[in-house]
Amino acid sequence: MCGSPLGLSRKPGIYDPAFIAANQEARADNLIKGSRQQQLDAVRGHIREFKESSGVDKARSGRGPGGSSAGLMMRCRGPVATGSVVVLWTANTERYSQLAEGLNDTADNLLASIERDESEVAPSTIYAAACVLEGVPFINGSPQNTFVPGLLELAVSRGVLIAGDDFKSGQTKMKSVLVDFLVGAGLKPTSIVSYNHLGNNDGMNLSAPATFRSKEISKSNVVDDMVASNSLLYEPGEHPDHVVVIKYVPYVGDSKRAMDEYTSEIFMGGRNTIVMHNTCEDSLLAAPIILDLVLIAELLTRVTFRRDGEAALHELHPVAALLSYLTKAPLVPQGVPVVNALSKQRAMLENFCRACVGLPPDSNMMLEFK
Ligand SMILES: O=P([O-])([O-])O[C@@H]1[C@@H](O)[C@H](O)[C@@H](O)[C@H](O)[C@@H]1O
Repeated sequence: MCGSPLGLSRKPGIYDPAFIAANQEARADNLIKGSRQQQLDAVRGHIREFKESSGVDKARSGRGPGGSSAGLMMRCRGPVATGSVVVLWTANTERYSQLAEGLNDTADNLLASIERDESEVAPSTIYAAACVLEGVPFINGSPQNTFVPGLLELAVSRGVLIAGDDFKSGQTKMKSVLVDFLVGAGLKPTSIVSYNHLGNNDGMNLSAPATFRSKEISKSNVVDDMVASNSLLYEPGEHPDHVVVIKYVPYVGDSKRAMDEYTSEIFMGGRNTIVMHNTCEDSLLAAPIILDLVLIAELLTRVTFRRDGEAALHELHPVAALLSYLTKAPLVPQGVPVVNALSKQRAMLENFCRACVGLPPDSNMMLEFK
């Protein structure tokens, strides 16, 4: 947590060298000490202090916009008089934590593991648990598996919004457009090779194999649903070769360089190769995504809806799949298909906002001109 004009002083944070690269040690200079339970309690205390000192999260006033369309009745509480608290993890990428029965498989087991100070409970999971216990939305902007099954159960049972994983800032955003286009156009991507180098602290932390692995996972699964959506191009289980490489080059600093090669099979056995080179400040791509995630997450906590046939208005599912547009590896409720194609993610969000003000979804048929 850092300083803010709302009255939050620079708070100490949780540091566990077992979860991030060894090269981060020198930066860990303002720490919450103690056991995991003490750390959890400290973060909960910080959240409460912040609510108190900033004055946010007090009254909600009046009814906001609402309406009905396409078999839905939506209501949006608000406007919010004083704002509310949303916590977003934009700290180091951690390595994946192990999943084990009795450790983090249920909400009760996770909380008991924190109490026993189990070493396999990651700092980000402690922050997320603290938020859920305080009824505060938590968004994971990094790729690791913060949302272990026990945390998911805790959030769902308490109805607290969670969202993630990993900001979709550059190369992956482009991929979620390009692969959708290629597959939709009947061109069959057979090899996708994505390389990027950067020299900021994110790059330095990712230079350790275990943290890189978390990033590799979040960057790799992004093409799966688009490939699976076209059974004419791909046999069941068939995938393009997909390789992701990240290198730390201190000299380039925050200026992220991404190089991609997409090779596709086309008509009559032909080959189509697209090569891209993109240079951009990593932080400047991420910052607006952070703002959008927080603002939209807060909005979602104010929306209630009911479908035709349902008796009462109810809140959205706590796992905020609507934020998929902004994340590399969208977290969705159990059993819900993951959508990675950027245009579909955007349409979902846009049509949701239209429904909130009583407009029908945009079908793009433009029948009025036909
Ligand atoms: O969004 P994107 O360009 O696909 O992915 C990026 C990674 O490849 C990069 O290594 C990391 O430092 C960036 O923060 C970002 O996550």
